Amino acid sequence: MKTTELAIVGLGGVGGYFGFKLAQFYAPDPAVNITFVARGATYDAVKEHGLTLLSPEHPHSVTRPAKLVQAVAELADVDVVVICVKEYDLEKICTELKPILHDNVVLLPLMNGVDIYDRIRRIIPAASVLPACVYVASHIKEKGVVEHKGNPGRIIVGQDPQRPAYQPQHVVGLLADAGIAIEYQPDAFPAIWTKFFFIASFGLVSARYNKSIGQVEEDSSLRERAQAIMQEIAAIAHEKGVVLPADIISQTFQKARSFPYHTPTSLQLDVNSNKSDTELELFAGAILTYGEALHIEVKETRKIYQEIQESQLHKASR
Ligand SMILES: NC(=O)C1=CN([C@@H]2O[C@H](COP(=O)(O)OP(=O)(O)OC[C@H]3O[C@@H](n4cnc5c(N)ncnc54)[C@H](OP(=O)(O)O)[C@@H]3O)[C@@H](O)[C@H]2O)C=CC1
Ligand SMILES: CC(C)(CO)C(=O)C(=O)O
Repeated sequence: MKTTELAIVGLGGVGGYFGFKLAQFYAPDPAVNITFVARGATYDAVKEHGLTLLSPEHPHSVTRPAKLVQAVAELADVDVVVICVKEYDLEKICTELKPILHDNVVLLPLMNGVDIYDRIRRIIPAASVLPACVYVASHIKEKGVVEHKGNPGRIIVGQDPQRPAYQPQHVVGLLADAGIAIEYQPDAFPAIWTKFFFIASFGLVSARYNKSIGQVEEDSSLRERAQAIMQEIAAIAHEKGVVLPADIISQTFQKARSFPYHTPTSLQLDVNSNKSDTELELFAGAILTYGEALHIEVKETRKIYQEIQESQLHKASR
């Protein structure tokens, strides 16, 4: 039987957590080869020390993949590519991937955002692309070291709407066998929108005030801001024909309570560490774009977007 070549692109919070599990589980198995794609200081750290995952789930916290490369162009004969980069790196990765992919490759983006599938498809028309969403609270502690807290990570993955004949059971099985909680839903878009509902609202408020999910949830004025953003997303989803549960707002606050109190959002960490790139566009930018296209007023999102941009400019000018 041919060895399955599976690559993880990006060893940050998400890629470090899921990549660790895959590399550790498949290390002794000749049927599956795991390759990590990491760049710069992350590549150097993992090459020298292996990938470290600090998580209550893994007492043996260092692993090494079968292969470690510095660029997707170095991936030879890859069968499955798990894309774990921030949205601002997505187009570059897809452009680099395109020439090396064969038609039967499966791409699995583990990212936030409701337009990831379309953005990959715009660049890569062949291959199967599995729409997915991911829940995990894990972040880069230092290059090559990822820290995970709270509940085990969880993935919901669906069928490729453009290739319904391809059934992703093999890929789902590969991840599930490695102990990853992964659920297959033929149509993953409601789950992707449900995640967006949570992360866009809590992400924007947590980033604006540099408050954790628990702090946003317990403060009535911050809850109100999150709720106003949720109402705007609900109006957009409704107009787009995305069916969300009638009690999505209360479900979302309940979901927030399932995270440890001090869990930060990834947007909060990026905005407040003064990174030059953040996923502000993935969350607020997308809501503003949909609002404009669908003639839906998104006042609260616009306001918080401007506030975050102003505070970024203010910090940059100091
Ligand atoms: N962290 C979390 O808890 C969660 C995050 N998400 C979502 O998942 C996605 C990934 O987030 P997250 O893992 O936190 O992001 P991180 O910034 O932690 O990690 C992304 C990694 O991708 C690497 N990368 C980018 N471009 C390349 C490239 N060309 N070659 C090799 N490596 C590359 C970055 O390298 P470098 O370090 O050099 O920049 C970085 O290590 C985002 O959409 C996020 O919103 C979803 C759920 C939870
Ligand atoms: C809130 C969390 C950790 C949930 O998965 C997340 O998605 C993010 O911070 O981007």
